[in-house]
Amino acid sequence: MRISVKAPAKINLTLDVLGKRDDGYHEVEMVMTTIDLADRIDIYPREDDKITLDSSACFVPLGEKNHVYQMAQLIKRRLGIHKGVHFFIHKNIPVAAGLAGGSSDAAATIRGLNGLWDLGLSTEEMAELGSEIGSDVAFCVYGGTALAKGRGEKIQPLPSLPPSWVILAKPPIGVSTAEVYGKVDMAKVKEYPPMSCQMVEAILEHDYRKIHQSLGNHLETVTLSLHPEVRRLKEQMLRFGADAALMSGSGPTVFCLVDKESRVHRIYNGLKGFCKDVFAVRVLGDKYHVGLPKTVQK
Ligand SMILES: C[C@@](CO)(OP(=O)(O)O)[C@H](O)COP(=O)(O)OP(=O)(O)OC[C@H]1O[C@@H](n2ccc(N)nc2=O)[C@H](O)[C@@H]1O
Ligand SMILES: Nc1ncnc2c1ncn2[C@@H]1O[C@H](COP(=O)(O)OP(=O)(O)O)[C@@H](O)[C@H]1O
Repeated sequence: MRISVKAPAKINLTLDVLGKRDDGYHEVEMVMTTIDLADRIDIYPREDDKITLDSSACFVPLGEKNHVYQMAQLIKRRLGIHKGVHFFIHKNIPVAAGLAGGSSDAAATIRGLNGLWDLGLSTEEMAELGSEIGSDVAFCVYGGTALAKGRGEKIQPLPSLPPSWVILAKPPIGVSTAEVYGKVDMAKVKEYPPMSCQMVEAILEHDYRKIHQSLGNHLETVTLSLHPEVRRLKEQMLRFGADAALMSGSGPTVFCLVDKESRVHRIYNGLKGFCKDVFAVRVLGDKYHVGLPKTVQK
């Protein structure tokens, strides 16, 4: 038997850093949405009680450092499960890109094991357990569009965005989330307005123009100063016709939202001349408010 679970990437439509906390994390408000660029996790039961892992990508850790491994181990320990499992990660989401690839893989793991091992966990319970692996895992358990608060683990689902395309471009560098947060200057951040509240309004009003006007990311200036090529890519995106362009998460991926397919081709083709990793995908709708694996094959 094999269970296959889709693990979609996210983009940050907003990321407001509100302050530094005593536990070393930052208090944030973020509006995130899942997009149709996804890893696939195949899950196979094992005869023994081990956790093993393989991947189509050579640059993700295959042992205890992998978020999939960590998620499975946490479930086994916390719930006293003495069963084994093998994972194969089909990696499509660029790694260390600000797209939550590892977090989404962890979320897919808990959704998959919830089905395979008949754990009966609710979405809230999966999100709570997942957030012990990383701040973005709770959002990835819910999927769709949501406002995330706290260090990212408090999730309030929102309605879907108006149907639109997302064009993503990732320069050939990886970014450390911890390093970027570590370089945030709170005095400087206070000069930038928080955008999450306005973004929530724009989404509730289904106002595509206002969604564009509400895009914002407090981590962007940090990553842009560390990696000038991210700024250049953003400028290229605007030059090729994007209404607005923003970095996702801690970067380095930049994205734009596009509502007309004809413009998607122009921007995509233009960027392809500058950057190897360019993707044009759709924003996912409510169908990702799910707690179950996508397919079960015998
Ligand atoms: C920036 C964001 C935006 O969605 O995404 P990515 O760029 O990683 O995709 C997230 O806040 C990242 O979440 P995640 O990648 O799960 O980070 P974690 O593993 O929890 O934390 C990694 C490190 O980032 C810092 N960190 C993370 C979250 C937060 N609210 N404040 C922090 O200061 C901490 O130093 C922490 O040790
Ligand atoms: N399943 C996984 N997929 C991708 N990266 C993983 C995974 N498990 C652990 N990692 C590690 O997590 C770190 C962050 O990767 P990722 O989640 O892709 O980036 P981001 O947090 O920027 O969205 C990388 O250093 C990577 O080695």
